[in-house]
Amino acid sequence: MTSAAAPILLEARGVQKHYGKFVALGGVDLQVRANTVHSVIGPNGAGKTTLFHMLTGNKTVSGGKIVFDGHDVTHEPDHRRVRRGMARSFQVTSLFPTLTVRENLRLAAQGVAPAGAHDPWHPPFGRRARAEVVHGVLKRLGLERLSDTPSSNLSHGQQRRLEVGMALAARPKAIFLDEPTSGMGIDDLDEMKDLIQGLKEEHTVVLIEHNMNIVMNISDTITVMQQGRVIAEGKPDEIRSNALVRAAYLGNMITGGKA
Ligand SMILES: Nc1ncnc2c1ncn2[C@@H]1O[C@H](COP(=O)(O)OP(=O)(O)OP(=O)(O)O)[C@@H](O)[C@H]1O
Repeated sequence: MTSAAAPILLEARGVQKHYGKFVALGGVDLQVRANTVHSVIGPNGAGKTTLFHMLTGNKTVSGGKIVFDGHDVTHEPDHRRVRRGMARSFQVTSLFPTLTVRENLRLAAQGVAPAGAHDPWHPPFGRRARAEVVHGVLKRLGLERLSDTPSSNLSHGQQRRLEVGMALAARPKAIFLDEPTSGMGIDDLDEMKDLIQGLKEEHTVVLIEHNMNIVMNISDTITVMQQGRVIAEGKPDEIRSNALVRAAYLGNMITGGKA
């Protein structure tokens, strides 16, 4: 299925966020199609993280509407949205350092189990099913070999992948990644890139990322924000050649090295 034909899983309509008189989001429209990687980019302070907060229910909207998987979730708290199938990647600080990689993932899988068992959107999720999920996530992360290693002994890049895995263990429909490559050395970038790209087989990925090479490489759709508004949306090639986007980025940083 091409991304253009895929159904819309997540939609924001005119989403606003005001902090007092300051307009952090001035009416953002966004349509994220299922099983795609949809990146949100823009200069510092453009409102990307604020938009994530609105989509995941981490903070309340000042206006507009958010629809996820056919449901109006605009005023639902974040834990309700988690049950509907949204997951945000964990921060390194939320890994349990003394627990092994597998134990971390097992806990993350358990986090949704009680809800999942009673939830019409999820099939029952027992111990065996959880073990299978953990096994599948370990494989996807490429961390099978390190499954019995305490997470504190992992390299920074491996820890960042495990954070993504913690979100995956909840078997989300949509996974939100906020700068998953930040602080990463060049050696780890390719593995993270491959991991994110592979996620769309089973999930929908909403990504905030400053590394333009990665964004241009793996995104099906890119939304460009500036000062709380969307200034462009399209496929990587369209974004690369968009004059407004080039101006917003003050030059050719957006081309990812290709003029
Ligand atoms: N709690 C808050 N109170 C007031 N202003 C805020 C608050 N949170 C964010 N802002 C402002 O909203 C604007 C958008 O911030 P946001 O973090 O969403 O930008 P961003 O695009 O994610 O930036 P970056 O790429 O630097 O992470 C910024 O000007 C920021 O200072």
